[in-house]
Amino acid sequence: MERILIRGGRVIDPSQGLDDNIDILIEDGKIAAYNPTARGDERVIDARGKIVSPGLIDMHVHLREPGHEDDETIATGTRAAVAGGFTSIACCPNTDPPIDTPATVEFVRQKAARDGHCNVYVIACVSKDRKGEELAEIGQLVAVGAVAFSDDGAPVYDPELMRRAFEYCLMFDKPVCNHCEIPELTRNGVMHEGLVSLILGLPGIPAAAESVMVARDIALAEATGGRLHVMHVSTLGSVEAIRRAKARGVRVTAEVTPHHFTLTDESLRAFDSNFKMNPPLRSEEHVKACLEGLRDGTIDVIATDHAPHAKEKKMQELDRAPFGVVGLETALPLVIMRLIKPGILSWSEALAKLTINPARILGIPKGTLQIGADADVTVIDPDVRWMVEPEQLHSKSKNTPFAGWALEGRATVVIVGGVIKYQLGEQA
Ligand SMILES: NC(=O)N[C@@H](CC(=O)O)C(=O)O
Ligand SMILES: [Zn+2]
Ligand SMILES: [Zn+2]
Repeated sequence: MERILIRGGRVIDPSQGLDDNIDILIEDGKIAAYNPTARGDERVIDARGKIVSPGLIDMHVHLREPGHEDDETIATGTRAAVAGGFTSIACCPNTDPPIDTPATVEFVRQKAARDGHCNVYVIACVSKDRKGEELAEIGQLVAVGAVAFSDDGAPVYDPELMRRAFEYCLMFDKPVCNHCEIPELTRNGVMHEGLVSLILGLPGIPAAAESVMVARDIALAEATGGRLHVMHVSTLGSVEAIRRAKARGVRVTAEVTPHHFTLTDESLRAFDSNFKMNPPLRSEEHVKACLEGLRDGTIDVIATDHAPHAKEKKMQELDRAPFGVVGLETALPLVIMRLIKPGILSWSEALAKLTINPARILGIPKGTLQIGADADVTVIDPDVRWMVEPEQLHSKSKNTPFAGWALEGRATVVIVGGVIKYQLGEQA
């Protein structure tokens, strides 16, 4: 295996409170030494003017395999991941069939080990067939490597099932990741319910549809001692409820997506289905609340909810097009432009939400550059400018709401297990 020396970069590793100019040596797939004496046979990566971070982790990705390979595959999705700077991702089980049995978990893990460009961790279903009726075999799924449980795409609707999911997952110290949505409040909705939906005459999805279930889940997590992870938080009410719950010691963590902290419901004026996702883009006050939640630590994680959908599906009328947008390849620049450069988060705070925090929630030995750790490293050029051209994205689907945007910042070198898996400007 090649020895790699990352030289001259500003190394920021929130897991160790590290922010310093350090040269890093990679040997045998591991972080081997800081500031080593070079032997001369290393492959040198010039990181001057760059940030060197633990490999980024995205704990909310839809890889679509098995069953929806027209939207994405493990190969294309993990390729998009490394192009976006991610070295580990956790994939959601709303596939066809859903990932609700040990055999399906193993299928995804084996396929990812074979065609994957990055580490893939599997989130398995809470309920059998994602039907929300009967718990999946949580223990067996943990035994084959499931890192968390979710029926994402849909909420765990039945509070009794949710309560038992907390209790079971607690035995294995796994989080229940819920897509919080009260379906009776969102029926037919295509966008956030508010002034813009009123003006456009489009059916709305009220903020309460999310916040009410967040409140329920917090109460159930508190009652059981279970671990709740709130996926794609988008409302002020959710942020406030999570903040209060954390203050009382409830075991709750949460994530926000780049599109929810960057865009508002005003985008829907274009009637473009690339702005249609669930939960929907919210109004300014909700975006501000999400930013404040990121700033004060209420929100632990930035996750993309990368949700690829093939063109022919997204090209339908707004009410028929599926919910979801791709996000792996635009997340890092949006974090840099919207959170770091305006001073909402420091580099270290932002990178924590993309590295060690998701690693701790999932209980995976990642997100650190400690000596001896797996050599998953992302080298970031914080200032490189580039334009989002959907056809250039590595993801099989091109449903980005950021088409034509001029972005700043990008991963330039991405190393997974000591192997260079992506280099900006080089073809795969
Ligand atoms: N976020 C979305 O709008 N869509 C996701 C499902 C989900 O995350 O709820 C999908 O799988 O397409
Ligand atoms: Zn969801
Ligand atoms: Zn999702």
